[in-house]
Amino acid sequence: MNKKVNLLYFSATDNTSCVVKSIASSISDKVNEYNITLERNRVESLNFTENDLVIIGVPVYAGRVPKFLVEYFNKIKGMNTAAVFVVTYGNRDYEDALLELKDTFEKNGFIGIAGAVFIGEHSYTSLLAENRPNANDLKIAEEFGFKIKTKLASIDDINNINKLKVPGNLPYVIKKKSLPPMAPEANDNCLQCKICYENCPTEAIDLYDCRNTDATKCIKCCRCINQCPVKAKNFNHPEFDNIKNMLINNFSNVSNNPETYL
Ligand SMILES: Cc1cc2nc3c(=O)[nH]c(=O)nc-3n(C[C@H](O)[C@H](O)[C@H](O)COP(=O)(O)O)c2cc1C
Repeated sequence: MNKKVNLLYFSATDNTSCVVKSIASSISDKVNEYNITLERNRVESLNFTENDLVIIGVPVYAGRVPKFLVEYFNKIKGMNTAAVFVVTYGNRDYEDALLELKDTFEKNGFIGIAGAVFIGEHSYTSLLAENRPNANDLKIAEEFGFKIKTKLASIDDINNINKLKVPGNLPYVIKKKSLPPMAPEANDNCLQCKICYENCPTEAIDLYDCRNTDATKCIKCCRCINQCPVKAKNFNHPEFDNIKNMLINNFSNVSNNPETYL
């Protein structure tokens, strides 16, 4: 099966984008990219056909697909379109995220042919999975890409393939506790360079004073903290510190491995 290869990903701190690009590099040297990290790139409806392969990647937020993406995902339609589902998580757990990603797209005309879970440095602290995905993770991603290519070549009729199975619970587990609205604050290093304003995935940062962020829009993705050239931004909130400390105490000494499903 010769398909047009497409990448569709949200990636606030670039872990997911590295992984999906490595997977795609083994399948084709011509890849169509839909980077939906910024809000202005999550407006148009997208339609794919049976001639497409779409590799879809998101980070895990609270064990699930980031909530704010689900509405947009319902504007993306397939027509017996082959799909690969990929999530990256920060070494705690990915719970129902991969299953939810697969369910969301399969009910909109996509047929899952593969799925994968990779580990990325936790957005909240580099003490969890520091510098991952690392060279070994990306090698596994490339090998996974080759396996997808082989599988695609062996498919005569996509409607007749075995249904893809991935881990997760049905119904999805609902988390009881989530962080209250909050946003990163800027210290005196802030140069008002507007890099954070231009790169915020939910347009939560004030154009005229980029030290100010609307806490009700902030998704706590840490992209502004990550991209600030003078390290001016940080969360200063006791509940954020509690979660960060819990993560460090429980998950900084374990090292999880990528998982692939074909
Ligand atoms: C709001 C939020 C919630 C997160 N929830 C989880 C989680 O439930 N489990 C986990 O292991 N990592 C969690 N993480 C860490 C990210 O999944 C991880 O760092 C991911 O690789 C980030 O991908 P990106 O660089 O493509 O944005 C969370 C990060 C954020 C910002």
